[in-house]
Amino acid sequence: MAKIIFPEDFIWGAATSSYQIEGAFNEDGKGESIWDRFSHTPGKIENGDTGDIACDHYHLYREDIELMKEIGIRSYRFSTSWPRILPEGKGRVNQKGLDFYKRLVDNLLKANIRPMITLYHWDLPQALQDKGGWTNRDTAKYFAEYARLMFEEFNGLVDLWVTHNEPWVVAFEGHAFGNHAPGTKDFKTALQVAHHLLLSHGMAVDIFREEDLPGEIGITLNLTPAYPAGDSEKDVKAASLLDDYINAWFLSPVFKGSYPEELHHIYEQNLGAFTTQPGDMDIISRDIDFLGINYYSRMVVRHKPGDNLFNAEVVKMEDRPSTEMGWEIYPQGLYDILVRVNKEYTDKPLYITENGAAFDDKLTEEGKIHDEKRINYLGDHFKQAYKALKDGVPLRGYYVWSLMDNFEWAYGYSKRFGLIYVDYENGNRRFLKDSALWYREVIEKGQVEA
Ligand SMILES: N#[N+]C[C@@H]1[C@@H](O)[C@H](O)[C@@H](O)[C@@H]2O[C@H]12
Repeated sequence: MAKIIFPEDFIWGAATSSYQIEGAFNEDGKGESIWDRFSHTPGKIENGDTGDIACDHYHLYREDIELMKEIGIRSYRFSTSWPRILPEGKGRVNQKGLDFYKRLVDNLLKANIRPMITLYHWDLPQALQDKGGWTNRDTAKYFAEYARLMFEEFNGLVDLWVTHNEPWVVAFEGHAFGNHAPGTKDFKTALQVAHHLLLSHGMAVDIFREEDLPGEIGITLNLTPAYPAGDSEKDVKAASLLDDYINAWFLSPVFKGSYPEELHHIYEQNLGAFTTQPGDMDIISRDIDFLGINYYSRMVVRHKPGDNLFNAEVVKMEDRPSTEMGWEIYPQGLYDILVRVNKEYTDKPLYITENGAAFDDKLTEEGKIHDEKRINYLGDHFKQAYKALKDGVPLRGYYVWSLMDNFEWAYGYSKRFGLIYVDYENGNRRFLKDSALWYREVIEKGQVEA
């Protein structure tokens, strides 16, 4: 492959989320979130870890911005904690919470780092969960009002807005499988939650347009392309249904204004209809300015009768390289999903809002972390992104997950995804990994070694 040189204005970034890095879980007037409640519930999180302190970013954000400058990232994607700003989810504003994000944004701008704010990265105010959470249609309305507050407060300071991060995970890990907060286990509830999440996205887009704000608004979806294990009709069918379950179930409403027909029918036949109202799909499919794509791996799927609504199972790719999460390393999947989204759903700009990997990182006595595997993982995925760019995909930027090691949800602190190593046991000291130094060169040169 010829030299891989990205456009000069390509947005190289890194990403985090509030609950995973901030800590200060009950400080300065912050309200409880469903993840505070979930992580404080025995048995939910590996090693009994919580986000009470996390990376202590709430107090160490200035140091973290200095590290961002050292790496040279051009943009920083982070989420704001809804309950830190609106402790009850609506009504009373916690000014100290809002002021934290004002300081963060001001310091990012001074460092010439462009903020990308994700309004919802899973930490719902517990007060709203007590009223049904995302199963309650009113939560969509409260989300839109929270968005309005943020748009107005950061008007002219922030010009990249993401409404939701990975609504599939919120709906299914949080409400069908119970692995995430709030921990319910009902598939039909997950479908109702998915609908209200999408509705709230559209409502927030309406407000963004109504306020006539500078900047762009989009949504971030976790997209995991499914490939049939064999070329039999049944394997192809099984892969297609699982692909719809994870990808099209969100892509299609946002860009086509309807749920995937066949899967919608399967759900209705087996589970009954979830509740919608006339006009919902029009709201959900409001025109957006970009799509954020989180890519980590693919699924290889084979037919398995009676196993689930899809008659499908995901094949464990034992003989393939994988990350500490057990996810197959499959860079080609990034190219495939970028091209497919551009071809089948939208010609809007795309951002890779998350891509990265957990590996067994070790801090040496010299304060080094030789994470060669992460360098190789990122380099191989950058090459696939470049290939998609050269093939005409309007890819605008790439946010590595993650800026720093952090609270990896049900895995607690056992998985390290960061470019920056966090020494949790020793005052949350930060160390740039070799991958951070490598990334700095990629950003400086705009080039990846072929
Ligand atoms: N697991 N994993 C890593 C990463 C997670 O830490 C992020 O919060 C999510 O947006 C997405 O799932 C990806």
